[in-house]
Amino acid sequence: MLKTKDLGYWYDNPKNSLFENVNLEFEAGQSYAIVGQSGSGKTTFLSLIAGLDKPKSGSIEFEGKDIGQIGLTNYRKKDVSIIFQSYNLFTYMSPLNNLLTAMAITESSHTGDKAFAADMLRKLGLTDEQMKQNVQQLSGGQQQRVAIARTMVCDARLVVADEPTGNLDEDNTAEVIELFQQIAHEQHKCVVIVTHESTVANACDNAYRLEKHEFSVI
Ligand SMILES: Nc1ncnc2c1ncn2[C@@H]1O[C@H](COP(=O)(O)OP(=O)(O)OP(=O)(O)O)[C@@H](O)[C@H]1O
Repeated sequence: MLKTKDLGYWYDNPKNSLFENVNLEFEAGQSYAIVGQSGSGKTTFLSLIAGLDKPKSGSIEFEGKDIGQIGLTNYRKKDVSIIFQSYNLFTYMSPLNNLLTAMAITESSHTGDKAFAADMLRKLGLTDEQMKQNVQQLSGGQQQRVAIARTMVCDARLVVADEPTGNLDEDNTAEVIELFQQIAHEQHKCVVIVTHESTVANACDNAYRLEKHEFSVI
């Protein structure tokens, strides 16, 4: 589904590249963890495959097409869902309206289908009352489940997550990992997760380590 071709990136000086000549493949129906020391460039890599920034060298192909050709704005809207450690929900809205808004913005095939959105939130453990409250009244684990539900009601087939369990306790982490596995295996999407946590990396179908400017399979 997604391929990096001789991908390279640096911030200020080409001599200080974070990584170069990276050739990795990510398939639909699979989950991938990316681990590595702090500052090694994991988030940078994720932002490149999410179309938030442009490669300094090489390219990224999504379903056989250079994402630059798809157009990064179009790619981010249609093909990618992003989940952050800090949830990034519309804080002035209810969970239900967060989902309905995301569906409308991304022109999801389920746009306007309130019952579908409510059903997804119910499946992820929210009560009918909670889904209509302001999201800020929910716990961290519940807010992250809303962010994940948002991904599940949108059509984007690449799901990227940056430290999605960073603010969660053990139980919520286990539940969130299980949801990512469902997204990969049941929705047949490709899930790429940057994580510090070995439990998350071990639970994913595949894991890469970014170390000394290179990716290796672990
Ligand atoms: N906008 C920026 N401008 C300049 N340097 C940056 C910028 N963003 C990140 N960096 C630097 O690039 C390197 C890689 O950062 P990145 O956030 O990708 O690493 P990371 O592996 O995700 O780290 P962490 O695990 O701590 O989140 C770091 O040394 C960081 O200071």
